[in-house]
Amino acid sequence: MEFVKMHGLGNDFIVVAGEQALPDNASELAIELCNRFFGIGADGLVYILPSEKADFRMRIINSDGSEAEQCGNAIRCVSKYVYDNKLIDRTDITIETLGAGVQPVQLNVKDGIVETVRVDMGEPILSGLKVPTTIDAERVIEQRLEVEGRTFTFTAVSMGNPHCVIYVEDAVNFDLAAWGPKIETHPTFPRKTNVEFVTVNSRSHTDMRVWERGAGPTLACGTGACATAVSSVLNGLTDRNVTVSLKGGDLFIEWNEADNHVYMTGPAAVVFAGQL
Ligand SMILES: N[C@H](CCC[C@H](N)C(=O)O)C(=O)O
Repeated sequence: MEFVKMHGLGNDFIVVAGEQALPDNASELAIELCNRFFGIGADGLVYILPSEKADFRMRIINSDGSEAEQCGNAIRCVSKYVYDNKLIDRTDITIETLGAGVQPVQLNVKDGIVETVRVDMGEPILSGLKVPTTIDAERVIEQRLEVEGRTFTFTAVSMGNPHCVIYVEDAVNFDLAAWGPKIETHPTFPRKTNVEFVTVNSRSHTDMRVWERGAGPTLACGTGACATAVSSVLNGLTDRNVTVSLKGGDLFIEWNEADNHVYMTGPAAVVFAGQL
């Protein structure tokens, strides 16, 4: 199996192209290959597959073997991969995902090099039961969450995958390991959840640290940055163009008022290619 190791702001993936469908053992393969000691090491295993509705289809398996509906950093990696490997000769392409359907992607290329990728991440899903949470409400904003004696308040947003956004005093130094896994698996989230701890610095800038569903603490989360921006607008804390600073770097998010779509712009990089 040929693969390329890629990352989006340090959120890293093993990218496999050329398969016609997800292999039956994709979950076991992801657990084995994503292991940072006995395998290649990554946050996820990503397959680029044919699509009847878009230029390509992307499927992503977390390092714990669970399949995710969507992955912002991986879409940017996949888009760079297909352009660099001349699987497409255009800079405007479409990628189909489980959780957001057909997504338009714009590759920003300079002197033949993909500098950044702008992805239409679609419309945020805010209905409590659709995120999903157990809360039957049109929107879940600043909802109380009891977690082993500590009370958090959260805002729920789905970008095709579930996110629990929590505002804290100092996101950069927040104890992710202490609270991330407890919230990820909290019964309020029937399909578990990604957890974003956020500090708002201005109307156009937040710090965010993420505990990802099925992957734990990652250096960046594209859908999480989108959820952070949407939540911050809903809570009246930022405007609709927000720079989200993650441990691995910055993502630029726009929640467009006219079409209600969320646009994410950021880099993608190749680390090495290999063969198993
Ligand atoms: N762990 C996530 C999928 C990867 C999302 C993240 N890496 C991104 O860039 O959006 C989930 O199970 O929903």
